[in-house]
Amino acid sequence: MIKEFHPGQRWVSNTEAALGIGFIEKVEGRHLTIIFPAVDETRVYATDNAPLNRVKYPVGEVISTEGEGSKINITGHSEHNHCIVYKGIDENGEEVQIHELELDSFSQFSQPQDRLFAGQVDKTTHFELRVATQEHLHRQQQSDSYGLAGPRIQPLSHQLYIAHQVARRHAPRVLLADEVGLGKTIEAGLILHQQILTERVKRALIVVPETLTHQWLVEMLRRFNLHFTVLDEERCFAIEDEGDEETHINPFESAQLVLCSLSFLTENPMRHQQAADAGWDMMIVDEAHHLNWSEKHTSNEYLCIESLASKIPSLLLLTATPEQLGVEGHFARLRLLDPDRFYDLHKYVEEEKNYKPVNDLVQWLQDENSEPNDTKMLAELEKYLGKEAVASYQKDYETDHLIQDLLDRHGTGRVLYRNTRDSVGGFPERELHSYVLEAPEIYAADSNDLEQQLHPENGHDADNWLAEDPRVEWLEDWLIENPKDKVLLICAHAETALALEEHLRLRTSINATAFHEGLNIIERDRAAAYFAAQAKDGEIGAQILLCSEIGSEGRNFQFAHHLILFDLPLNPDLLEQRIGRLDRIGQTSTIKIHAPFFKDTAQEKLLNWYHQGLNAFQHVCPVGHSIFEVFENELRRELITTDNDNFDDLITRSKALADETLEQMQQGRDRLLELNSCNKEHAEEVIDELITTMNTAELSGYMDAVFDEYGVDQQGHGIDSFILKPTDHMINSDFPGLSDEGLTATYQRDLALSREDMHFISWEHPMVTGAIDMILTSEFGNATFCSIALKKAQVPAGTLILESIYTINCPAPSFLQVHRYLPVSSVRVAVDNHNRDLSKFLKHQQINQLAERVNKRTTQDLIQHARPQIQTLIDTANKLAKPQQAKIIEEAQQRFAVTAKDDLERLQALAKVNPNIRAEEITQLEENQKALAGYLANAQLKLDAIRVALVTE
Ligand SMILES: Nc1ncnc2c1ncn2[C@@H]1O[C@H](COP(=O)(O)OP(=O)(O)OP(=O)(O)O)[C@@H](O)[C@H]1O
Repeated sequence: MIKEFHPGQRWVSNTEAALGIGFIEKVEGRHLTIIFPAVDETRVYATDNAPLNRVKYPVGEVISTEGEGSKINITGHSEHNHCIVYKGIDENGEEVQIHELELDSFSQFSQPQDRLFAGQVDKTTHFELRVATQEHLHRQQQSDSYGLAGPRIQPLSHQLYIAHQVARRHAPRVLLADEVGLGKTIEAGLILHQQILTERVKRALIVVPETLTHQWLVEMLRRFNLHFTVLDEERCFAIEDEGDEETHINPFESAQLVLCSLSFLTENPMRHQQAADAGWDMMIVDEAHHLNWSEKHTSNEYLCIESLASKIPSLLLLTATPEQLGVEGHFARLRLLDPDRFYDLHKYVEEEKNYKPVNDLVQWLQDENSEPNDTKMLAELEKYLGKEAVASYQKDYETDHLIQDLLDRHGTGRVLYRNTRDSVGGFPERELHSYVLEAPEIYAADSNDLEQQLHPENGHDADNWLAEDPRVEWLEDWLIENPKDKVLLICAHAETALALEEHLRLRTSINATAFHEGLNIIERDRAAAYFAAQAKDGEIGAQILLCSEIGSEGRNFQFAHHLILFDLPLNPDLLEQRIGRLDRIGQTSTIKIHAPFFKDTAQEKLLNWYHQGLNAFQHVCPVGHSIFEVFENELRRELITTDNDNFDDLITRSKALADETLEQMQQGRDRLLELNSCNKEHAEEVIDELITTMNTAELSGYMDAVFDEYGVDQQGHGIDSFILKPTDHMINSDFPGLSDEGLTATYQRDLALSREDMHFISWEHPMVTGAIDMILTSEFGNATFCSIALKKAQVPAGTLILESIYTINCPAPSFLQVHRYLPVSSVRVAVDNHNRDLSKFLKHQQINQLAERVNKRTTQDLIQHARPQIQTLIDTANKLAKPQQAKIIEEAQQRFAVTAKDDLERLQALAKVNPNIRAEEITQLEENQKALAGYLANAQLKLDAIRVALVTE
């Protein structure tokens, strides 16, 4: 039937019930604009396929009007300019007429009984599947780990703990600063995935160094089933070309999930503006140490991200080396995340000095054997959190929230998370193999230039240095002696990597490939794949990958166990970044670090400084950067002087300071970070919960039923895997996530981790969520009829029983995120026509077991005949359900009250110390909270499905 749309008419979305009831604002050509006042959203649809159903309440229905919300019992309809005018009786018993525009936008269009009375009766197995779907969805959404169980990853506690902590927040803004290779990408992916599944994030932008775009694209798809669109200039042009001249298409609005490089935004002001205009719920920025900031100079990269960050509610910054460019940059990035908390650099620096006393206080609070009346500690508590905190402590000795407040307001904040290799444990060893070589004559002239000594080949003709530099011969020998070992070589400059690669390719039979910032994305991935080939496919591939410094940042090469440092970077963080290419999750062997160097040059001294001063080769040195900052000038001088007297002393002093700083950090910042980053006990609970909610047996049983009912063909494949194919007899022409070719899948995580060609089907897989969505947003199984034989004594034959299922619906603007407090829940009521409430006596499963099919013709006759009785049953059920609605709302309000109080108190506490928090911010928060409380109070139970059963002998 062709739908006719006219301004003023009320329509409801048949895919998004939560939008409430909309009205047509205008119809222009082949498009219509509809406004949903309940959620303050406007949608534009093509008139020929708008997913809308006309709202027309039948006579006898009680409807509410907008505003004062008076109730009108409908007695008749008339039409005016294609719109409905309802006639009815109001609460005072007076006759009234209302235009449909006056209808309450929060009301629901009740469909199941309309279908039943119209003779559209579903199979009872469809009804059962619908109810089962609701129960599963409810259970999943209630689980704390919903959104974390579906990704194709090993459940590692240090990652899941962070993801679990962060993902529970509304619009989280955090710095994920795990040491190199511990899985920040995975943590960010988990958080994003969870936020998308819980519908807190719809649009996300990921900004990464250009070299990492493809890796992110693949990781998001392969591990998280998230399809990102990569935008670069070429793609933007293509998208713009698709539009006509008048419509200005913003390419950033062409997809919900967009990935682009930072340089693409910094180098193109127009693209940056378009990104800013597009509107996002979350932004992720990888390798965030590139966002340089100091009091004197703000980099373009920082400015670019800052302007986006101020508009986007949720922000994840990722860096393994948060303090790489000093405390100023670190502070500035924290400020991007939480300007209320980090507002003054100097205060922040002062605060860092107080981490030790804050940690002492935390230890005292944590220790069960602490003396509760320790006056010194109580004074400290008052100093940091005020008198109320002391009173609260003395009342019940409950310390969890005090510790959280201390960490948040005086510790590393709730924005910074950092796991270290030491805290995670289980990483392989690292070994240093150094090789002393004689510096060749051609480099002799450069002895006073430090840069030149560290990268002596710079500026020399490639043919010359390749022939003279003994590192080249050493490299060839090493490769020939170790033909079976894959090795990653890193050097400072792309030119060096390229020259070496060409040399090996032309002069030897060694398979080599280069990887640097000058290659485009495809070339780079081809090089990485060629290097990985043996590990993945049983092919030989390249033995050596020669990388420049920037080219290799963030890449995963843990399948190799050997790293050659062709030169050394003058920065401990860069050294760690290099080693981190191999020293990452998934590395199975001891990592052998090979460092050739020239005798009696800066190279030798630098190697010794790193090794003896910082122990930076064999172990991560978390204080490397701060020690480097202290000694940098002296080190630079010492590296190029020929005299060694002071150098040994410099190493001794560096080592002493490193040990001391490490000790301090362990007692101060690190302890605080550890408390924030991984509570092992809690992390295990998260994993246990995750395994319980996965419940693969239940999932496979449920999906078997779905495949059966929808006509999807399922065949066993190997142990634990199966093949799915579409068939000609499917209910719908499409099944979510199933293409014409079909797919191979497994419910087993371990198998999915080793077999990337298989889909990992979990409760969170798009096929499952798509199926759940398809069932619950359609009419599938929402009205059915059956007969049941119950023992006479209990319910006599001829009795009509109604089983009705309600879901809670609470239309509200999406930014308020009401669903945080009001997860989907359903209410079941069973009544009979003797006015008895059978909800407890007659369980859903019982009816399932007893239900008998009644043929279609008889069903329709019986329904027509019993229509008044069925209507009365529905009215009775609605009345019985009402108190449950009040209970659900009350529980939601209680849940809301707790977080609302915490959020407000935190902002008020921060406002006392931070002059940048304006009174309006607090007022805004209060107003939002008030609005949210109002929407919650308006939540309504909506009749979702009904089953009428006729009792037989
Ligand atoms: N839970 C996991 N299951 C399977 N593989 C994982 C998991 N966590 C991390 N990995 C793998 O370990 C490697 C390192 O992870 P990732 O790239 O997320 O680390 P990172 O901390 O972002 O590294 P970098 O500091 O270099 O940017 C990747 O190959 C990733 O796929």
